[in-house]
Amino acid sequence: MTIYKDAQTAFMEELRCIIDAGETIEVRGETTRELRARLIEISNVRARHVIVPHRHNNVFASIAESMWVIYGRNDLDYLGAYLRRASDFSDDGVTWRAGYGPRLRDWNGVDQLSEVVKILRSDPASRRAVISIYDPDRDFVASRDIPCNNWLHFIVRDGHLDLHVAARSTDIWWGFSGINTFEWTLLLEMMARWLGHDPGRLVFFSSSLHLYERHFDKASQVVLAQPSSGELPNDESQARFDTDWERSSGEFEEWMRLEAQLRSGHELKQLECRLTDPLLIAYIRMIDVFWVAKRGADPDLLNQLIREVGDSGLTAAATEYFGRRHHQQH
Ligand SMILES: O=c1ccn([C@H]2C[C@H](O)[C@@H](COP(=O)(O)O)O2)c(=O)[nH]1
Repeated sequence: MTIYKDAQTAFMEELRCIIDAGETIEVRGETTRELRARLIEISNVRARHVIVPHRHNNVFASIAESMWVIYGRNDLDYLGAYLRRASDFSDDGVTWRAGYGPRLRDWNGVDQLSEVVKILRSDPASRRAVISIYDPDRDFVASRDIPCNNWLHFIVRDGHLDLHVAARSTDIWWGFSGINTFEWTLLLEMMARWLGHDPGRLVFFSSSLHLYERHFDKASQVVLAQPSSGELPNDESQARFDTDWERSSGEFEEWMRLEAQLRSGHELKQLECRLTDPLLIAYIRMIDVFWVAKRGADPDLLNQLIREVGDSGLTAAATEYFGRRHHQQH
């Protein structure tokens, strides 16, 4: 297993390994470089931002998709507004058939997050707090969307909650760095709060970790760019998730209500915001920034809204996103 302190270092170093040692494999006519059976630890799960030149990460899409998954949704009306490629992975143009949300929150009526909370509250040393995502009943089919992340295991050791994830297939460029490390570190931070433990480490197993040929040039630039992760925001200046399990569904519902309002043309300052969770407040402010920018705000207002998010990691990620767009336009 290779141990990394944060998601960004994991992305850059694994990318370097793929470029140096990946095997060339063709899948459905696309050339990839692949490493198999990769085991990756991210030690500080709050350091989930990937702010690397040439990667062009969209932090707004990472937030929107992670909240969508953890709340239990799979509709494209929402996701497609943040992720342009979302419809490419849909069979019906309406949902993601294999979206993780409903599988996590409503697997034939079972809320797997709730079950994990119950198991680890009653027996903190338990080895049984498992979540299944892959479903043999539904997934041996021809589809644009077969779940890539298949199994999650929460385990409490030394007062810390760890999350072990097993994935069959991971695109290091869009999947690993764009969403998978973000969503699972976020879920781990939330679950740790619900159980009253400190968040421990994310351990991510990928059976096939790969890079598509269309990303080869950009990937070579990324590994040469060498951003210092010492410049990443420190933990203390970042908003934390701080809501009990019992109150979380109400907070999530309020967040989803506000998101729908922002998507339909309102601005956050016009709305009554009943959120109390510091991290969810920071995230909804980011969604506000996204829509205000999309509708053509002046740069001073945008900078002010970005500062008001009040989280150094999010501010850095948003600033990089808009700075890069500015460079591209000029
Ligand atoms: O959460 C996800 C979902 C998809 N993928 C990538 C992995 C593959 O490159 C592609 C799916 O292709 P198949 O493995 O199903 O062929 O999407 C991820 O990395 N993470």
